[in-house]
Amino acid sequence: MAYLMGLDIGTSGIKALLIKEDGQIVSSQTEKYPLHTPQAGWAEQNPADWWEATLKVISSVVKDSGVEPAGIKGISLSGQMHSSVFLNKDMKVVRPAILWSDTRTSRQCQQIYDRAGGLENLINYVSNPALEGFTAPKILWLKDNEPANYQQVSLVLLPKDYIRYHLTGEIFTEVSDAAGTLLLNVKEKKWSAELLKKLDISPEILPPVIDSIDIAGRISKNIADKTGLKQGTPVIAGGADNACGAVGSGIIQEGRVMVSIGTSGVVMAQANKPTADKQGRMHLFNHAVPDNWYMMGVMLSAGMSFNWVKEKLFDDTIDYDRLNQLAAAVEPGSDGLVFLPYLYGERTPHADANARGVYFGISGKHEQGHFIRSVMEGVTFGLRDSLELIKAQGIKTEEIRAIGGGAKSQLWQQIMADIFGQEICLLNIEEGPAFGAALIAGVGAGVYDNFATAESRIIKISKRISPVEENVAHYNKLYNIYQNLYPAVKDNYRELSKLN
Ligand SMILES: Nc1ncnc2c1ncn2[C@@H]1O[C@H](COP(=O)(O)OP(=O)(O)O)[C@@H](O)[C@H]1O
Ligand SMILES: O=C(CO)[C@@H](O)[C@H](O)COP(=O)(O)O
Repeated sequence: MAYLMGLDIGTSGIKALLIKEDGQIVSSQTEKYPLHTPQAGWAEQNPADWWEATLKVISSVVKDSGVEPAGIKGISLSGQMHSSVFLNKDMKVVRPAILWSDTRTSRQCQQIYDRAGGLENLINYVSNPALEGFTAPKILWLKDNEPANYQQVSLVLLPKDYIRYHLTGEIFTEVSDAAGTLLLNVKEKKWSAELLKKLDISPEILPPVIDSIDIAGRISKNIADKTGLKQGTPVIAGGADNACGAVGSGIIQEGRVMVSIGTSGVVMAQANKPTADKQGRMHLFNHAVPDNWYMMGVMLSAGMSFNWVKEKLFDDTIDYDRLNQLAAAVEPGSDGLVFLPYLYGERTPHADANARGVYFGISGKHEQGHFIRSVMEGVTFGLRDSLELIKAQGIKTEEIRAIGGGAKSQLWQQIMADIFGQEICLLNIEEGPAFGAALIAGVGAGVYDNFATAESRIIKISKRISPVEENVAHYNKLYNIYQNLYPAVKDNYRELSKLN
């Protein structure tokens, strides 16, 4: 029996997972690292922290599992998307990495539209809109604001590609993460020479792009000595965390949709063709499954909104179970209390860094439970926005698979079924992107013939939740009101941002 290792370089920490080829989890270790916010709206991490944590988790998985290192047939990596690691000619970091959740680059996004010749042209080049979180505006920000640092940059890597470089000594990125830089021609799987020229970014600072299942290098002697892995173990390129999450949830054929309530909220659907949303409301990225794509909507504050209630409205003195109990005691629709979940701006469907949260319809009858439940409902309305946009692109959404921390709540599962008006499926495996990375390692190392073989053998639906008709009808009415609220307050967000 072969063993496979998946690493997920997340925002809050790194997870290393060792599985048997039949999908059984053998060992799982996580190690947290800090996130720095030197200014409001900024989010940075020190790549050295990722690397230190990587060595720790790999060593402890190898040790804890007791598996013979030669039995580990492949390793692969998943990583937070878009975050930029700036390296000099000696492969040393020039400054801390600027993360996906950092919103300092609004001016550079505008520059990108201006230089590309507008949204339509930009979408023709790279299939996506310019959003603050993406990599290209971060490169331009560095050029505009830290020219001395920019002068030193000879390579820009994404987090998991930086870690893979340390494991193997080889420099690569792969299609699914490259797609999130806003510099990849997503249709043709190569850097967009046209856009790079218009943005005056040298192609020299970008790594070569390979497929997610390609072998990107092998574990070096030095790393083998440090971790207990076998020298020469193949390291497969891997993927963006959402692509890996999709693989780990069996989203490998059109018709299947992944809805994730983690810190952020994600709705993504496999797409056989690279057809971008002309209005740029949805992301179109390359999948880890070769020559496939996915369309995705991202909410910045999904579980984060729920945690905001927990920490700020309840002083963090309450646990998730009690919050769920209080919310469950309230009728669907929260007696007319509607929440807009834009605590830190929003990406989909309103690309608006200035947007903020709203409780609408507060009345004297509303109690604590209403304020909790309406957050769960508001987040789910936001997810429905993405689902509707995916459907409007003609992509099939026959089976919705829910994952992430929020999907652990039975109440939230039912709210999703009722607001989407569709059955929700839960899965037997809840290991997230690290599990998808391990499957990618398996396909890349030849342990599985392809993703379909791995998926049919390992990933099963464990539970189905059906919508309640009466609730669906009520939520449809509330969804109309929810959708009307953002346009009604939009202009005030800009004004408000000038005061803060
Ligand atoms: N029992 C629960 N009920 C409702 N929400 C939950 C529960 N457990 C976790 N969550 C939500 O899930 C989020 C964490 O999900 P997770 O998938 O671990 O996210 P991430 O990988 O982004 O850290 C938290 O922000 C929290 O709001
Ligand atoms: O920006 C995106 C996708 O476009 C985010 O989904 C990040 O990739 C999330 O990272 P984690 O919160 O899962 O670490």
